[in-house]
Amino acid sequence: MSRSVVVLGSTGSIGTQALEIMAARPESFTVAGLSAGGANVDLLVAQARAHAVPVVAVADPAAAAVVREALPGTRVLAGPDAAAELAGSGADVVLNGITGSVGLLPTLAALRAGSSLALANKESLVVGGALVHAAAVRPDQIVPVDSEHSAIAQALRSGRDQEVRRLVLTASGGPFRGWSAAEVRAATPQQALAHPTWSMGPVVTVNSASLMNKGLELIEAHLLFGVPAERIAVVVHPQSVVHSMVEFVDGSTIAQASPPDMRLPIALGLAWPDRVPGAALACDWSAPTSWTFEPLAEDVFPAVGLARAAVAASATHPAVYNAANEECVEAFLAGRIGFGQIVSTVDRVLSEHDGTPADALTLDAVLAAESWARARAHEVLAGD
Ligand SMILES: NC(=O)C1=CN([C@@H]2O[C@H](COP(=O)(O)OP(=O)(O)OC[C@H]3O[C@@H](n4cnc5c(N)ncnc54)[C@H](OP(=O)(O)O)[C@@H]3O)[C@@H](O)[C@H]2O)C=CC1
Ligand SMILES: CC(=O)[C@@H](O)[C@H](O)COP(=O)(O)O
Ligand SMILES: [Mn+2]
Repeated sequence: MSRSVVVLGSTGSIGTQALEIMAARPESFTVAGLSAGGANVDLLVAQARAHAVPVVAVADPAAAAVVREALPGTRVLAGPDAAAELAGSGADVVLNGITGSVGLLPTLAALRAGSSLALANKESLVVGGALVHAAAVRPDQIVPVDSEHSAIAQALRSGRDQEVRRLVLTASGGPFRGWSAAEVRAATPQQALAHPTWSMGPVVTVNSASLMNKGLELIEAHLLFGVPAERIAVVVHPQSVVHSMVEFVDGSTIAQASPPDMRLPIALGLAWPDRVPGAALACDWSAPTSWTFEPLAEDVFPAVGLARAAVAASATHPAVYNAANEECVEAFLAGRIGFGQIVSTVDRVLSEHDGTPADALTLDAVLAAESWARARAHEVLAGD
């Protein structure tokens, strides 16, 4: 049976790979809509033409006008709410491949409309927390696309909830694995963008280098699978072949392994619970290979510890953790701050946040915490 799919963030790393998967399988998927920010108009127009897409949403109104002129027969939604409007249009599947917590409202809209949400945009879950679950209208509506969480979802198929002892998230360790704290503090954008195993968009790549990505993923795993943060471990696995593991109460550990290629979890996210034959290559056992595992150097990379503290502190601390980081990453990539200021600023902003308890969490409280964190991060970076 063919599924209609809306792709949010279609011009990005996740979005372009999703469209490749669907283009190769027209009998299984129809592209029902595309959304992007508007920084890559030519690509967006080419995608809409290639997939004969009826609706395109563009955040930047000026870019939307260009798309409208190029695609006279296509409905074009424009402005900051366009992605959420498209996400709520009732497609079978909404793939959220937007980067940043701007993906929150589209995530909520997709869930409320009853679509299956293939979730790459981890920030929306981290920031929205229980509000995202509350927006779901049926069980198992959120299908993780993030490689670690896809791995855990696959491993959990083989056990019952009460049998799980721990989740074990793997981390590549990023480009600065083995560096001293002083070396990491002085790292340049070029160095931070050189991920050792994955080719991804710039924000998630910098987050991998600072280990903020693993902190976000710890919160994401806690929220997706309902496992307390204390029972989620992080282990460094530089080859990125074991994508995460579930440890069961009898001492058994089930790991999901495949070469680092996002087409596997993206395809599984689109077709869940089915697998997509030929989505990616399997491990090659004919050549000698080794997988290694080592503890995370938490003294050099405190980001995961900060994520644990954020989960424990209040329902809005995770939103602050993410929002302060987003501001710092933008400033770092623009050359305005040093790499070492990213995590130290997140730490400082978190420590100053008056959190909202879980039973008082509202969308307004989340959005207020986010905008406070963004403003406070700028003040801290400016020397206040
Ligand atoms: N890339 C990967 O392999 C992985 C990514 N993820 C997660 O997936 C998400 C996407 O990452 P990635 O693909 O690397 O990011 P990219 O930077 O490559 O792409 C981001 C996409 O979001 C779009 N976008 C930006 N702002 C808006 C907006 N306001 N409304 C609609 N679309 C917008 C961009 O459009 P444009 O630039 O054209 O304006 C672009 O299409 C992130 O949350 C990331 O953490 C998770 C695991 C792996
Ligand atoms: C591919 C993917 O899921 C990324 O989020 C990945 O996790 C980045 O790698 P590290 O954060 O482990 O370096
Ligand atoms: Mn990941």
